[in-house]
Amino acid sequence: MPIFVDVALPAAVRKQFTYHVPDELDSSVQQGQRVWIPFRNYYAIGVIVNVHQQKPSFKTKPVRKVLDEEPLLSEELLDLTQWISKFYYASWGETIQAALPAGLNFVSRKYLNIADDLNQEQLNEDQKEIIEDLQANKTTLNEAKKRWKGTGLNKVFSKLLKDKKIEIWEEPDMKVTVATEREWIWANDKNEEKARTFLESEEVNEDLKWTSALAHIAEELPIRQSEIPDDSVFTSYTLKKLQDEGWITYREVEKKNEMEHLDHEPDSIKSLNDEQRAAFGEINESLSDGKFANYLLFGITGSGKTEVYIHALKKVIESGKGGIVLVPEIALTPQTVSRFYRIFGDEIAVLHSRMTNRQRLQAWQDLYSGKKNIAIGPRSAVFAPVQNLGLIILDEEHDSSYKQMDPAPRYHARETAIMRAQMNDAVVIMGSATPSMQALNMAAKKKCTMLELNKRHANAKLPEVKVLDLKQYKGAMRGELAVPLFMAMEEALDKDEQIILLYNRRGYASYLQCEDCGHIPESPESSVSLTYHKRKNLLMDHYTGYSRRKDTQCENCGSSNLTIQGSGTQNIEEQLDDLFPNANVIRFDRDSTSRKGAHENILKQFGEGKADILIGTQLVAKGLDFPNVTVVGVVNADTELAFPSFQATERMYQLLSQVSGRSGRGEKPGTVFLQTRQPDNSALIFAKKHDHRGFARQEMEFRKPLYYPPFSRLIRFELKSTKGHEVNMAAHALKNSAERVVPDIPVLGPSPAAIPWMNKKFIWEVTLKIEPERGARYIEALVDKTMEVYEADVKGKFGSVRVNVNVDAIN
Ligand SMILES: Nc1ncnc2c1ncn2[C@@H]1O[C@H](COP(=O)(O)OP(=O)(O)OP(=O)(O)O)[C@@H](O)[C@H]1O
Ligand SMILES: [Zn+2]
Repeated sequence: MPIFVDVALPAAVRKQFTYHVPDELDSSVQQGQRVWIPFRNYYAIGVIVNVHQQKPSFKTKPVRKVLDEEPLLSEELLDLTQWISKFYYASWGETIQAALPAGLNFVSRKYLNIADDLNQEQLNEDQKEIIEDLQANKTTLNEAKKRWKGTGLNKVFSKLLKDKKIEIWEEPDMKVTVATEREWIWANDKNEEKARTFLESEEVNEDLKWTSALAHIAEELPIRQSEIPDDSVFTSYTLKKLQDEGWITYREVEKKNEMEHLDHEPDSIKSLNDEQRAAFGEINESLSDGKFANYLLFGITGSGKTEVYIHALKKVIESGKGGIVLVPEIALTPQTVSRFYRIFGDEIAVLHSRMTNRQRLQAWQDLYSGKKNIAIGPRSAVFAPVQNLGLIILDEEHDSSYKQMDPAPRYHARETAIMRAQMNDAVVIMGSATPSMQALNMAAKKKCTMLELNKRHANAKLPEVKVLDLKQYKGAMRGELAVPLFMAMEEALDKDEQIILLYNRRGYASYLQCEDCGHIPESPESSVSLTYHKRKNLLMDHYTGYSRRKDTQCENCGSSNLTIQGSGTQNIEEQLDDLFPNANVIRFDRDSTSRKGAHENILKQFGEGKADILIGTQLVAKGLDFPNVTVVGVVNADTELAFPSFQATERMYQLLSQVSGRSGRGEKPGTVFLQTRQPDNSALIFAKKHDHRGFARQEMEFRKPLYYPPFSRLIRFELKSTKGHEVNMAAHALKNSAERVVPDIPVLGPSPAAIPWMNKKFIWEVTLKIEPERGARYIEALVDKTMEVYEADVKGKFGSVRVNVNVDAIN
């Protein structure tokens, strides 16, 4: 019986390709293994997603080689990635690629091979020269192209390729590098004894720096660079000198795992307080049942959600299962990791983007082999190959980093986690102090069980929140700080307490705001803030495409005192140096944290009290636990509100509550100052009262009649092109096609995107609002049909336009 395999390729094509398995290959091919297959005019790497015996109607080509002994993806992960490829409309291969660590990916290099059936006798001189060269040296396609470019052999080479006398051969390129450091060791013939003898001999001058370094280092060798103490004895000078004098030398060794220096004290697990125990009790029952369950752990900031996660994980590990802890990427600091590490030690594999490919591959293998049972990581850790999965924790469930924007698959880790847990009879805990409307809606519909933690541990109080109306402080500002915030900061500094300042800016979206009443113009069509487009001097709604000339008078109060806000950088750091000359200020944002390890360092310094003021963007709002922080200030709360998204108010509320939650976590009470020109905005009013329920109720009432999520699901078609007029026409055509495919569904747009021009491409959008209950099969069919009709409509006219599909689009 011939065996066939369906293979998924990591390309945007949403179909699989069928090959037969030739007899000479091991017939025990399995789903989830990678294979080399002939594809177009070369060989490609793909993953077997199905093994069967149904002969297709076309003539199949043979699999050339099976690359893995064991499947890389379990059946469970194959099912999950297939579901994602339908629900989020991506190719299965792309999704599998996202689920595997880079080292095991489809990264490959194209090499050249001489065809088996080539008859060397019939070659002319030029052809022979090329063939012999290729036979002598293993050559990549690119190298070959370079080699013969501009020479008379270039054409001959192309012809040989075209006639398949030379084949293109793709090999996996395991781009796995090892992170190394120096380890100092004795030079060849030297050792400690010889050093002693030398140091005791008469001719040695003990006052020399390098001899005293030798005395010290003699006891330490071998010693790693990272273990060398920072002191005056060991400097780059003395080390170099010792090397020059022939005493020591070094070798490159693999860096140690970054967790090795963390404490592991399994007994330090905290006993739960009453509220925590009640919440854990329910979760524990589901864990014992071994059935799917979904919990929303709604606990105010500092209420100890992490302690509940730890107890649940412990239970899972003790019952011989494994768990995944998802955290927002930026929260993946040693502070978070060390809390889990302390209890679980080597059971934990950390996965994050700052790791090298080699480290990520190692972590992946440790989980795959069952050597470790807990994965901690951001969004993509939802694919971690944890064996016998019992629990998935989604900390800060509302965080927007759980949604992948680009490239495909544009999945959301929350929905993916729920699906994966269902497939495994596992339990999900979604934790947040400010649950998303989606999660609250699930709770309302009994699709998850809400558990509450309403008290801070040890009765620490939530901070007092003061709203500062910037309109009233026009004459009383210190730089960008209104006087009451400035004074509170001075006072805190006097008492050696610490301060966090948030200056949130969203680089691109400018908006118009009335200086007198604080009003920000909204779209009459979608209730979303209008974005200011400088080039055309327009206010624009990027959902519906509505636009108008920039207002000259405030539509709310008639004032002509309108200013453009939201762009331009604040040089607040310099201001702070002037305002508080004796304070130590550190900055924490993407610019200051792009260097590897930099952000750990910043937080460590702040935690150790080496800085008094931490300023930063959204990053400072998340998960930090510094008991000495008593003042938190938000420089301009309105920038978040003006963001052109139906979720702007929710985002603002979340941000304000999260950042407020950083204050007063210890014994000292905290205060929060929110600077705004819209003191009556509901997000502020509810944030001031720490009333998430009240906020959510109002937000739902706003969204329901407008049919925004969670009352609908948004499917967004994003059209991109370097040619502005083509993308514009294509977007109109797509809207038209969509309206014919789904006449009963609202189609928004076409409109330029919130960021209408990026990477030299114009971006337009068309958005469908579908019923929230619709599943993967419906979405796939709907988008397939829309694309099919669109392509038939435009008949290849807009060749430059690429269409991406983003399901559950959020900004
Ligand atoms: N049962 C407990 N026993 C001792 N200390 C506790 C307990 N629960 C919480 N704490 C302490 O209270 C502080 C806040 O807890 P934790 O960081 O877990 O809260 P959280 O709900 O995760 O906070 P956030 O949402 O603000 O990040 C921590 O320092 C934690 O160690
Ligand atoms: Zn006004």
